[in-house]
Amino acid sequence: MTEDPGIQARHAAGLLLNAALERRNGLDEALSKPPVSSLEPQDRAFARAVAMAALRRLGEIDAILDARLKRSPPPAVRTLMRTALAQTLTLKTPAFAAVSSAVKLAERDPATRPYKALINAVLRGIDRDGTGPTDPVANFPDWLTARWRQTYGGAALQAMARAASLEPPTDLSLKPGADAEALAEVLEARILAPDTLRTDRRGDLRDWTGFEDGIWWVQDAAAAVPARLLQVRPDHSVLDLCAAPGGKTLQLAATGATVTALDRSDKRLDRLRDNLKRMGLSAEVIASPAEDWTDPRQFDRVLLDAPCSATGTFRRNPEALRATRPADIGNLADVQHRLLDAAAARVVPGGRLVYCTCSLEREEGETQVTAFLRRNVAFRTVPADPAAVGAPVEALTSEGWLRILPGQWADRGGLDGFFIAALERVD
Ligand SMILES: C[S@@+](CC[C@H](N)C(=O)[O-])C[C@H]1O[C@@H](n2cnc3c(N)ncnc32)[C@H](O)[C@@H]1O
Repeated sequence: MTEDPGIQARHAAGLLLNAALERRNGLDEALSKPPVSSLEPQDRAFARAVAMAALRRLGEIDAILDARLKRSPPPAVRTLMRTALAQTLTLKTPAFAAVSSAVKLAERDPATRPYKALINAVLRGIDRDGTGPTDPVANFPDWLTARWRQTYGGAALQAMARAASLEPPTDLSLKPGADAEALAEVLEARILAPDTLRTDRRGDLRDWTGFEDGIWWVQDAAAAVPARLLQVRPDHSVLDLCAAPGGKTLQLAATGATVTALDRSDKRLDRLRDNLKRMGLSAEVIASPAEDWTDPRQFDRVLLDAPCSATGTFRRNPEALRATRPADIGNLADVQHRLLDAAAARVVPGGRLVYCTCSLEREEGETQVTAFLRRNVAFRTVPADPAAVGAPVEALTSEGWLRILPGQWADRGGLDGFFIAALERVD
């Protein structure tokens, strides 16, 4: 069937949105399978942008729709309205184009055909009258809103919600020796830290200056902080215990230290190997669960960037919030507990361990490290200096750890949420 590519792309956007809402990694899986994978690259990119825009503002979009609907329509009808509103609210698609595409899509399917007039009336009504006031906090699932309000307070929650509704900039970590000022000019970027640039550019970054030459890699400004806290010197041996896809391994290898990068997923390590190659950096790469690795070596520096709920990455992965269930947090905390003990056993006396997660949940951060320090008396906290490691000053906790929230650095475009603690083995 030959069909307008714009219609196919919007249909794909609905598939992507629902895949993201149904299951963890659903969006990525749906992107790599037909019919989405068989779209032309620009249509696929548009479909993804629409799905991401809908995910970012789902609570607001549903509130706007519900204010005009007498009863909830079938899910397929809601999907068409959600993706149409995402286009007009965020992507600035003209309303006539978004509405007429939604109506055409409704016509294709016997399940949605009877609702064509409703879709048309609701969407045109919103275009005519405006959306009315909306609250970005509605974009968070209720159980996370309740948690975060209690943990961080109302003002921080609002700041996080504002950050969540915006498409984030792209941050680039620079290889040592790169000319930050010259690159910043070409890439229309600002210099956030001596080795981090931030740009609002969009599009395929493989075409950007410096990609092919291995001068930079993509890494959120917050994700670049843990490796800096390790304070690696060229004569150090360093173990990156959950390394793939390797953003932090690249930072560690770029110091000139001898780096071992381990991860349980060989498939994800392939991306790390590709990244090392592109950047012209080297590390020993090992595929193994950290707990089962029988190699007896200990290291001067150990990084544990543990698997986590990833709730702090909602700016880039809004689907992470939908896919996470309350029970996941306890299960992940058990894994982190085991990995922290495995990591501690790898640190030489006098050496340093940095533990981090891109989660906003205390169970995966503060509570984890408090319990670790209780059962590992040979370790103590090395208080962080946020300014020295490119973190917001307000991220510093009374214990000397960093709790980076996505609403911080709002004037600079925000950053991902992270918990980071530097620990030293004293004997
Ligand atoms: C947060 S990601 C790491 C991101 C990486 N440090 C970076 O900067 O690109 C967590 C990683 O832990 C790995 N992982 C999960 N359980 C593990 C285990 N028991 N042993 C080793 N790696 C594990 C996952 O495969 C995943 O790649």
